[in-house]
Amino acid sequence: MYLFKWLVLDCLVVLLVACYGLYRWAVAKHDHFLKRGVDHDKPLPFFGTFKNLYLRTESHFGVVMKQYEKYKHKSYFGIYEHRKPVLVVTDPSLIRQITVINFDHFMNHGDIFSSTTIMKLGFCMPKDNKWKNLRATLLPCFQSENLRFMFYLIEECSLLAIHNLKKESGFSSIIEINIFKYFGRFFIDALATTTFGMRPNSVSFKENTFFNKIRKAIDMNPTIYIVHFLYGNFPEIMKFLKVSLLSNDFISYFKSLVKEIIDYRRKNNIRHFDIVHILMEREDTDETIGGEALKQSDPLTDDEIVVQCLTILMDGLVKSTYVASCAVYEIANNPGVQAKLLKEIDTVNGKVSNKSISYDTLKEMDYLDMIIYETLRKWSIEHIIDRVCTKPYTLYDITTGHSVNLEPGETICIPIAAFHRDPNYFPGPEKFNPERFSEEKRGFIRPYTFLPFGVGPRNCIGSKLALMQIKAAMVSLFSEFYVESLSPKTAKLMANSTAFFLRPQNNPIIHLHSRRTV
Ligand code: HEM
Repeated sequence: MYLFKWLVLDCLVVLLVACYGLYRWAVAKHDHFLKRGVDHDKPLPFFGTFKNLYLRTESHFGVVMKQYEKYKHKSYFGIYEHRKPVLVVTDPSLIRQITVINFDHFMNHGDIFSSTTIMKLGFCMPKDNKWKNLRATLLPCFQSENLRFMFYLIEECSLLAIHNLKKESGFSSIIEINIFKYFGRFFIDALATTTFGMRPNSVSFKENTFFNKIRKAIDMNPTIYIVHFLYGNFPEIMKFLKVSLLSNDFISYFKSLVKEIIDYRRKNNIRHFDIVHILMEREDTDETIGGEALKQSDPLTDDEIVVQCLTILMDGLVKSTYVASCAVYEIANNPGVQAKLLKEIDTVNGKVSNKSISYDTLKEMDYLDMIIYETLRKWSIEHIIDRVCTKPYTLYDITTGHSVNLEPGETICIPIAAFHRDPNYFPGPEKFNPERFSEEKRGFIRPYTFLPFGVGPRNCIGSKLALMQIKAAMVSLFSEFYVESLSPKTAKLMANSTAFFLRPQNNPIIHLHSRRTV
């Protein structure tokens, strides 16, 4: 009995020491900003600045936005992602220094979970020269000339989507749709066909394995909070355990699908113009980074091609669906905007005999561009971007004379959605006002405050493809229908305070009215 008591006591002591050790480890870097005289809120062990995210009372965007509001009068401030200090830069001129002028000091992104996009599997993570070479290999996929060649694939998807929508509703003059679901199906088809030549026909609303697998893979469920928390605190263990938000089942399904396509093309000498084709053939690019010509990496292995396809599909799908859906929802709630858009579409369509959209007619739609830019401003799906310091650097706050030394490995965050909603840069930020991006007014937007696709040599490589697909999807929809919000109750598209990313609070249901009956 005596021995047992000592054993219990020993275990208790060991447990206490272990807990204390874990606590010391969790807060070891929490004096980082205190030592450097950088403003910040006191972090909590394990949670850093993001307690409310895990209590699910605030989104990731909400937490960053609140911090930004508190400290935006400074050029930079500190937050803690769990244990890790992250310097948030709020002065646009410093952003230019970091992302453009001194890009060679900040070439890399952080690890997968330091940024909020979960899909950055293939391309965003490589560092230094590996990233440069890969970017050189991928760039031709997104050059205007190649996008023009691919356009017919998007056009076919758009026509099919509208046809199926009408058929599904029994050719009714009013159709009720959940706009996120509609565009989700459209972009799965558009991206699958432009990336690896597959036509899953998700827009037919019929069940298909590809659509179901993708939908399941991107379904955000509460596990994202657990995985994010564990990654934030124990990144090495999570990497060692190869924990991913995409299931192994999905990854092996996708891998065998794309590999089959590659093998079939090789065996039968098939040339189908899409991104897989460009990656298999590889061309040279004229692009440079910091004046240095880009060199392509050795030929991509089939596995690497699969990973790039997966990144393009997932990244493009989530973001393009979100942007197109928010745009339609805003249009439904702003009749003046809708009237101008319909007029523009009719004028441009009127110029072509067969009224079909083309790469060139899309370019003429300036007002549609303004609508999409305003949507990207108000509903920035990527609400922060990051850069990791690779060479020692000193950042000066010219307003206070304060400076901070950055060491290799330290992370910088640029709060793009907070800029987009800052009334100093965009007056009346809650108002959906495409005129901000008119030819006369866009010159007044302060440089480096509108960054929906990021900035500098590491900006979004898929922006042209995304804009082309979103525009094509919207023109085909608005050529046939005008839209209306279902009820005033759902009319206000509010930011969801408990979702992980910046998301609307409600699931927008839209009425489509056939324009042929008016
Ligand atoms: C509306 C849709 C989209 C938005 C708002 C968007 C936004 C962004 C942003 C903000 C970044 C970070 C840039 C930076 O750090 O400076 C990024 C990077 C990236 N995006 Fe997009 N994106 C979109 C669509 C796409 C599409 C369709 C693709 C694929 C074809 C894509 C592929 C990528 C890749 C590969 C990167 C990493 C680039 C690099 O590290 O060099 N994105 N995107």
